[in-house]
Amino acid sequence: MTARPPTFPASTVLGYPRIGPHRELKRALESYWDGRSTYQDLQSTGRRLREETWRRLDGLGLGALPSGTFSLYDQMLDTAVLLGAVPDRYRGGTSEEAYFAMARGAEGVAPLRMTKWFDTNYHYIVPEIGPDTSFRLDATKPLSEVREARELGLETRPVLVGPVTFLLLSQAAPGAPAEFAPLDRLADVLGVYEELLQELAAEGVEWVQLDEPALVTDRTGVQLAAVRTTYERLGGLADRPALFVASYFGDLGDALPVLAATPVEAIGLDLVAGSVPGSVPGIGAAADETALPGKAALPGKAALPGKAALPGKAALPETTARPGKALLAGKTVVAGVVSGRDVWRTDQERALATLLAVREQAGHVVVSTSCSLLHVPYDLDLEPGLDPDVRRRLAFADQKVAEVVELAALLAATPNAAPVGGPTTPAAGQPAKTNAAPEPAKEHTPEHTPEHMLVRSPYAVRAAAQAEHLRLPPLPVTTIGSFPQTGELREARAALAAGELDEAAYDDLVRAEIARAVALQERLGLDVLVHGEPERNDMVQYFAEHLDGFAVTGNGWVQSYGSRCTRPPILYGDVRRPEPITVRWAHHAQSLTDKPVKGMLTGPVTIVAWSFVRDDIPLRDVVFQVADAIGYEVRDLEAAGVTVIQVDEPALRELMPLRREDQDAYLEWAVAAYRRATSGAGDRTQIHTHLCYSDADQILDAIDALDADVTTIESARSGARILDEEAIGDFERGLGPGVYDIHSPRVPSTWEIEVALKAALRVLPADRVWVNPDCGLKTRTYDQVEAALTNLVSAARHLRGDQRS
Ligand SMILES: Nc1nc2c(c(=O)[nH]1)N[C@@H](CNc1ccc(C(=O)N[C@@H](CCC(=O)N[C@@H](CCC(=O)N[C@@H](CCC(=O)O)C(=O)O)C(=O)O)C(=O)O)cc1)CN2
Ligand code: MET
Ligand SMILES: [Zn+2]
Repeated sequence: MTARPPTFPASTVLGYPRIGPHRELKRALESYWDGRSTYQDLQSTGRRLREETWRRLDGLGLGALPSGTFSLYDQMLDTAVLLGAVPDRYRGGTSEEAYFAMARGAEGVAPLRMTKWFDTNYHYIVPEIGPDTSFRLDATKPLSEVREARELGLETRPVLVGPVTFLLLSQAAPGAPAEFAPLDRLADVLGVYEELLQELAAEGVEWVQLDEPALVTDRTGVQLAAVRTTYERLGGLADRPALFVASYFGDLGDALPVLAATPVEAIGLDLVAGSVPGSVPGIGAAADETALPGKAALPGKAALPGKAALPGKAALPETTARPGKALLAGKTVVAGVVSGRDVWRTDQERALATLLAVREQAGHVVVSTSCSLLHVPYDLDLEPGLDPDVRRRLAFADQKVAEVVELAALLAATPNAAPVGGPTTPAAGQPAKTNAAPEPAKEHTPEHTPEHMLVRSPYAVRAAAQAEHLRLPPLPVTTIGSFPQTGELREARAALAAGELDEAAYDDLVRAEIARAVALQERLGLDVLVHGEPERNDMVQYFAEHLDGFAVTGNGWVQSYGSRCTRPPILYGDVRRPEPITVRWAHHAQSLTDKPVKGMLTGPVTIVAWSFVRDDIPLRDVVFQVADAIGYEVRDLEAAGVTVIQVDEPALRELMPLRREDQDAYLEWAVAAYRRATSGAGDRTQIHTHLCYSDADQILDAIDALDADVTTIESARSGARILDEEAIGDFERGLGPGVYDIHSPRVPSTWEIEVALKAALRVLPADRVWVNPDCGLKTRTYDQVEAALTNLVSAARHLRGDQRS
């Protein structure tokens, strides 16, 4: 760094959505993958989306524009490519072939693992780093984006995944010695980052953003030392841009003093999920007994004294570093006061007070979002259909950018040491911006749980009753719920919404699709069937559309992985189930076959985790309200003669607080919510649950505590780790380790399915092992599904023969 760092403009955002306001990138990707268009077409869509983004941000008055937040698939994958960390088995073709082979697999080669990005519903590709990985800079992407923006007359700040987060989130390459960790390669990786920073400096780039969200989770002394090494080394470089290290999704904790002691010029703090360093949470903000907006919505932050069972967050834990004022004195603090994780408008007064508290400590304050806006939809103006009372409380990405810009102006206009809330508070006189729900929840509070919803008979009793009743073979074969969502179904749903198709015609189509799925499963010989979920646009949105207290959007798409998106519902009020939701479809499916058909529900934690949630009451209370609604559905399904009911909880792990100290309390109420939803079922009713992307090995006790009779789980793409665990031997109930990865178009061979099943049979008795894919089949085609399920059934039949002999 040369003498004085350039001044950081007054406002910025850490990142912005990239799928396109109308999912242009999704369509371009899928068209390219299907061979309907070329890579050049895909690139030109990308270029157009980047241009629109920069022009939009600039037009909204944002001070500093990010670049590099665009990706054709994922930013961790981009970083692996940037560093040249492409495993040999993906090389050989063009660079784009290698890129998409890592993301999606290719002929004869499985994709890299994919997993959750912290506690979000975004999924990243897990890079593989081994002792022999050779790193080599490929700066094409960051450099070309800086140049592209320049052609539009705009300067940008390249955004990169930081070296520590990159290595901590990577996995050891297959064959690496057991004691090897990707972080062992830090020195080599830093060499590449140094080279990159020098190239960017030569290009005239003033600031670079290095994202280090991994620093908000618990870090060991060795890892903190890696942080120090990294930023002393990069900071000590002679010719480099100014360095902005961004943290998000929580407090930096012990990493803050370490980072602050390095020469980096700017530090980004998430002041929505975290708090102003050295202050009690909510300093300058309302430190009162009501939930703190923006805080309660995040896992583990919902706790309020005496309300939710989450201790330790209402007061700053003793162990958290409380840096003295001097710590940030020479630094620019990029203050994330506008949430990038929710869709609520920012309480301007409170945000300004937080900014003033930061300004007391920092050399210079920049107003920003708490994290990238990747996790929220583009623009509220694309939702004309929203109820005006709900809409008033909302801000999507573009509205949040405007809030950042406005706050920066207010901050500039507010003199130092202004009394908070006093006459100089510019918001005075304006209506208070609040996202508080119109009225607090009264009825569906935890105290009102009907007794019968809490306890079931012991597993052994239930297992005997179910065995008697269901009469299933050993190694029963089933699927996770969804069958392919055909274009015809999607078009019909769009036509129904547009009023071009009547409900009766739509229902006929759904019934026909159910019949098709049931007939296929019967023909292939599955043991426990599903109806295929053709009536659902999404496993969460569908329930939200049938429950009170939720609003849904028409176009509020948020990227989940690659080209796949969801429209997270907006949970704004008390949740109630006005009438049965799934019973008629389940009933119809069961009427078509003598085999049991699973009733299929989404669990309370997952419905909440994949929605934007009101933050005026504790998260736990919201989840319990949803649990009660699902509980009524369980009992109605049972009353309608459904004997196997699956309640999915794929987001159980995702909603878990990032810090260890908060996790047990969360798991306790999350499990309680699940049991509240399912424990109304009688002994003969077999309750299944399903989890995916869960790092299930880390939460086995909680999964056990769900007390489901059968748990189907993702294990194919995470290397069957769960079966390596000795702990699984203590798992008492039925388990279906997913034997193949449904996210890849690849059809698994009978042989590889048998290998996976044999691994399960080494640790579990045959009467408790289920045979199933690792997740729902909705993203696949019928051809792929038929081929895969045929092999699944042959593998099970073959092993059943083995078992008997
Ligand atoms: N909420 C949620 N989170 C999740 C999962 C999940 O299933 N749901 N699964 C895990 C992995 N994540 C996933 C996320 C999305 C999808 C997915 O398939 N999404 C679909 C959209 C699903 C949907 O909402 N479909 C709607 C709208 C479909 C559509 O595109 N309609 C067209 C019009 C119809 C046409 O001509 O095709 C349009 O709007 O333009 C429907 O079926 O009704 C997609 O991106 O393609 C899969 C997995 C973890 N997180
Ligand atoms: C992301 S978990 C998916 C579970 C759901 N029942 C399905 O099969 O699609
Ligand atoms: Zn799943």
